Amino acid sequence: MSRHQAYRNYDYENDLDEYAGDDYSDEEEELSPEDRAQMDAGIAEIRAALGSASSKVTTKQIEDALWHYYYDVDKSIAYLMSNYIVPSPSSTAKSATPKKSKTGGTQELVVAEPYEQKSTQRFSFADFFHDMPWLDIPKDRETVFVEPVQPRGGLLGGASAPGKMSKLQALAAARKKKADGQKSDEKLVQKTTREMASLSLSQTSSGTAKADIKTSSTAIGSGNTPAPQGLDGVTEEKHIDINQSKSREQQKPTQSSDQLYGTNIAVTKQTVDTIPQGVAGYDEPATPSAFAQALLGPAHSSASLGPRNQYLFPYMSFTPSVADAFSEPSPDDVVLTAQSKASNKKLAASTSKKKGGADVKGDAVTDGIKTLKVDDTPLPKSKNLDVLGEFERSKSKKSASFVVVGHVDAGKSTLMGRLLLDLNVVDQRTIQRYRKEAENIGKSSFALAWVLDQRSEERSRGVTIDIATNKFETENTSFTILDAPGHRDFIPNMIAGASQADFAILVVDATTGAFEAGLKGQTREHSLLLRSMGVSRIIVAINKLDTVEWSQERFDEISQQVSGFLSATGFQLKNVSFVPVSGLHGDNMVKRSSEPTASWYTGKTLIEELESSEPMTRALDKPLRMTISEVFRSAQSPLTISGRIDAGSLQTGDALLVQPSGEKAYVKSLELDSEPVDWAVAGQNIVIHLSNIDPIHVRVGDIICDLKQPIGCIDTFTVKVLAFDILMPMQVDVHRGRLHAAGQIVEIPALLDKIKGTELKKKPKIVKPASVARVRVKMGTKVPLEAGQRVVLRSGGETVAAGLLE
Ligand SMILES: Nc1nc2c(ncn2[C@@H]2O[C@H](COP(=O)(O)OP(=O)(O)OP(=O)(O)O)[C@@H](O)[C@H]2O)c(=O)[nH]1
Repeated sequence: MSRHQAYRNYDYENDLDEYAGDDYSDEEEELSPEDRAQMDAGIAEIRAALGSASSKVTTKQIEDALWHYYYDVDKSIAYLMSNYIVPSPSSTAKSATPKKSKTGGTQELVVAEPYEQKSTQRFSFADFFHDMPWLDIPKDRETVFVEPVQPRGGLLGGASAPGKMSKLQALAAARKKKADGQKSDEKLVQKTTREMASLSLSQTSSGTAKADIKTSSTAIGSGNTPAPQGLDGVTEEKHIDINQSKSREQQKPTQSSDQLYGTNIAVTKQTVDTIPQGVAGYDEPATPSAFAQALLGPAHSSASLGPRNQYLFPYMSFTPSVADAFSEPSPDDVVLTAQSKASNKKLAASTSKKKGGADVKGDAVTDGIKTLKVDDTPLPKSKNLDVLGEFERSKSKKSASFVVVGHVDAGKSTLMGRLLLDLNVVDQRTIQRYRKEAENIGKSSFALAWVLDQRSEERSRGVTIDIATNKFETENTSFTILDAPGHRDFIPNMIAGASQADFAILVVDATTGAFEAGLKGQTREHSLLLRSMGVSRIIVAINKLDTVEWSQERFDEISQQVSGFLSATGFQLKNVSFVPVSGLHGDNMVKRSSEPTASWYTGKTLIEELESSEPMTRALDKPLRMTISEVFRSAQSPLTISGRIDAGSLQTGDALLVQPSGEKAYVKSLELDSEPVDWAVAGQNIVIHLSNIDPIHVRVGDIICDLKQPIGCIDTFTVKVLAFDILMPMQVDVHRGRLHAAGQIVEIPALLDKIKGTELKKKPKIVKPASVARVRVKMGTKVPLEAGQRVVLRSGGETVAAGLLE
């Protein structure tokens, strides 16, 4: 390591004492070859520079000077000159005069002598660095920043010409321009207006266009139009002016840089590639920055700073196909343009109102222009089908949806998994895979349930959380399974499932003790909810009979208790059937049980019970109503929804209303059972790809309805309820399908007779459980609700009542 390097790495914290105590001269050492070579070169250079005066200094003095000044030849010469060749009195004095330190504090003896001459003095760091300029930079070396003539345009402001302004820059500048109010721009507006009036339409467009532009200009000039609209007009007019190659000098009044910038924007929008040379503000491009030079090499030495010596960035030499990729407006631009069009439209409407018909013709024309700008996304085409006629003629299978309910762990998901396996909807290999994966987390018995429970949380916890939907077909019917969670925490999801169902499978666990626990738990609550939601047909699957050796006695006992309970809840027993099953092993599901101990049962299998359910009467000719179950993005549309059509029908191209947002949407296309279809009717679970609507207006739980006969949005309603718990004026959550909203029972107008529905008592203070009453509910927000819909009222996590809206 050279001694200079050693100084750089010098750890003076540790070594200062040692260093100060040493005699520096003793430290003289042999120069490294590197230092020696530098020293010799420096000596030769200094001698050459001093010429004849070099005889006045010894090689030793030159060496010392070079050594002291880190081989800085200039400094060394200056030192040698002032000390040995033409020593000034001051320099001589300086050698002995104490110099004030930079900090102005301690006085230190600083001598301008090479190191070895003061070797007997105490070492001083101030001495060592005394000739360093620190912040005392000479004036001639200070950097001077010069403001660029033009607003910066290129990379790091270093591009030599204004170049293309980015769209973002253009937008920002346009906004700034609008905000500045355009006080001094009036002259420009008036002048441009005059010029516009004299424009020949044949140069631009049709006669109508001429009239439009004039109207717009007049509005600006008269000052009746709000600033933003006026500004838009100015921008448009400038475009036209530029297109006609009018000199910008001609129309350039005294402009501030902002105004000039704003004008540039208009140019940039349409004529970025054809900025005329010599146009004011474009003919004095800056030289490339140091950074740009470092990056791209030195600029051409041409004296003229025309486009020739501007740097060509790599993208500038792209093939046209690549450049074309950016010729279209970006998605952001599309959104911004649409927003500005929308605001222009509103503005135009309000302006015409304010004018009170003073200039009706002008307004009509202005409105006409604005209307032309509105969203031009093509509307989906309708085939104008007679949907109900199509449905009658179609040989499509009847469709039915059923919800699977019951106490937690009764075996609902396993039962449905087995059904899908035995019907070959799911293959054996999938079940094997689930079995392995389930074994890995110690839940092997849940493998069949995993067919329905797809979420990782459901799988790890072994409970269903949300409604799982699945489909299967038999010879006559296309079924939709709605597997509901049994856990009490997820009752709202069970309500959502029940609201979409035509009938239900109630699963009860026959295991000793489990049935009894379930009857007190969700078996009871679910049955009540089913009835309240209008479900009248119920198949009771008495499950896990393998755990009680297929005891007929146990089956009969459970059947009896459940029958009594269901009939008390309001189900007609003719609509209730019982099937002894084992979901885990598949007994009496699709095939009859082969267990000898189960031979006593000769009734229908579960699938036979499902098939024999009566076709549901559908509200086909009613106005369209569909509760949205899912909202997602698909390959066909950024906004796709799914759900069951509760009433009415629809077809591709139909206009729909989304409530509560009140936004209109169009049916772009439809899918039924993953197949594209042209129409759909009540009772079908359909996927709708929507268009001409912003996805923010559509949420799960919203209602899609007929545009002409829409569902209203209300915040207060009267409902005839069956009380599950004590009711009084209280806070409640109102559930309707997937929708739930906070509300309050504000009044109880009457207690009603359970069977006849007649009034028993007016304005009771409370309603006891199992009583029927009319209650008035107020919600915090308006939701789409109408008479005939079923709602559930919950409070503190418990279902307290359910009933029908009056
Ligand atoms: N022995 C026996 N066990 C069964 C039968 N059916 C289901 N199980 C077991 O019961 C447990 C719960 O089954 P699931 O299908 O998850 O029950 P569930 O009703 O869907 O549960 P939740 O949806 O969370 O309420 C699992 O360990 C199943 O293997 C059956 O027929 N026999």
